[in-house]
Amino acid sequence: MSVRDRPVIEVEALRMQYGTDEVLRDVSFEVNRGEVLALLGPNGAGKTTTIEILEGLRMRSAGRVAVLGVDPAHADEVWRARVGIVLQSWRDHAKWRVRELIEYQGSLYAPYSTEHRPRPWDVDALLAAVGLSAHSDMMLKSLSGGQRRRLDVAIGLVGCPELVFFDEPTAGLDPRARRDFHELVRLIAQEFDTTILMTTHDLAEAEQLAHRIVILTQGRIIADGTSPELARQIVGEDQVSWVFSGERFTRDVPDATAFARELLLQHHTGISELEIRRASLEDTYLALVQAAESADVRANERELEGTPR
Ligand SMILES: Nc1ncnc2c1ncn2[C@@H]1O[C@H](COP(=O)(O)OP(=O)(O)OP(=O)(O)O)[C@@H](O)[C@H]1O
Repeated sequence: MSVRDRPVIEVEALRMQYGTDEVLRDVSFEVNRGEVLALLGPNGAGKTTTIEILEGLRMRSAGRVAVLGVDPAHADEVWRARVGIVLQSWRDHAKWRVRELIEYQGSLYAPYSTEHRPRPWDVDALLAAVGLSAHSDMMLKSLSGGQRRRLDVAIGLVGCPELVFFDEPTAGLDPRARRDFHELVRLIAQEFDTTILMTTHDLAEAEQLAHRIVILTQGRIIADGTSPELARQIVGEDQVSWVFSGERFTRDVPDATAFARELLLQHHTGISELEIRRASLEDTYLALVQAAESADVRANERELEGTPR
């Protein structure tokens, strides 16, 4: 396999313990070049821990991890220049001005510029892309929470990274800023072939942006696939409704297209107001997480009763 074909992120049997608490158990997944992967899960599921291990900011307890072909625990500055990081919260000196800080951060990447990937990103273009052009001379201490978040995104991207980690990038952003961010993600994934691993609690955002979804609960992966693939794991979540002889009917069905076809074949002239509501990623997510949590509760009960699994 050539370097370009190799997955950008490879995680195999990853484990993490804080003291005696096991917060990641046997986590394995891959992310390919140019792919946008959303890592979803309830609070405390282990998403930030996973991302921080991949960023090289946290040591794992066990397992194999390769990011851009390198173990992040032993990566050097050339590797760091290829990776962009947007943490959940970040602080810089309050007296920096927006443009100054981006220029300074960008200058750190200049030695790693290549013909294929010139570094850093042009500051004016980047300010415009994150919607901070009008605030470029403001001191950090005067920025609102959402403006600070846009700056976090700019700092994560200023080195034109091949891989970006976004940890809840749109938390606190207004709807317009959120939409701008979505456009930016599409731009860097499509135009620059950037690989993106993001966490979010906004399931509509994940559905719109991510090529693939990984769901983590209590440190375990319970689902990995595209949004429609995950939806197919939930039986009976599509909803079909129609009016027949003046009366409205509604059914939950596994395959709405097949059901609607059959319905029209049988009563083609009598059917009106036919509507199909597909399971959203939110429906799928809630069903999968609930099923996994119920299975965990049952396993714990069996363990307490001392019965073998
Ligand atoms: N430094 C630490 N020491 C001990 N336990 C920790 C530490 N950091 C995280 N944890 C625990 O590890 C588990 C996973 O936390 P993590 O922050 O990775 O979750 P998350 O999925 O990112 O949650 P959220 O959606 O709330 O950001 C939680 O139970 C948390 O309490």
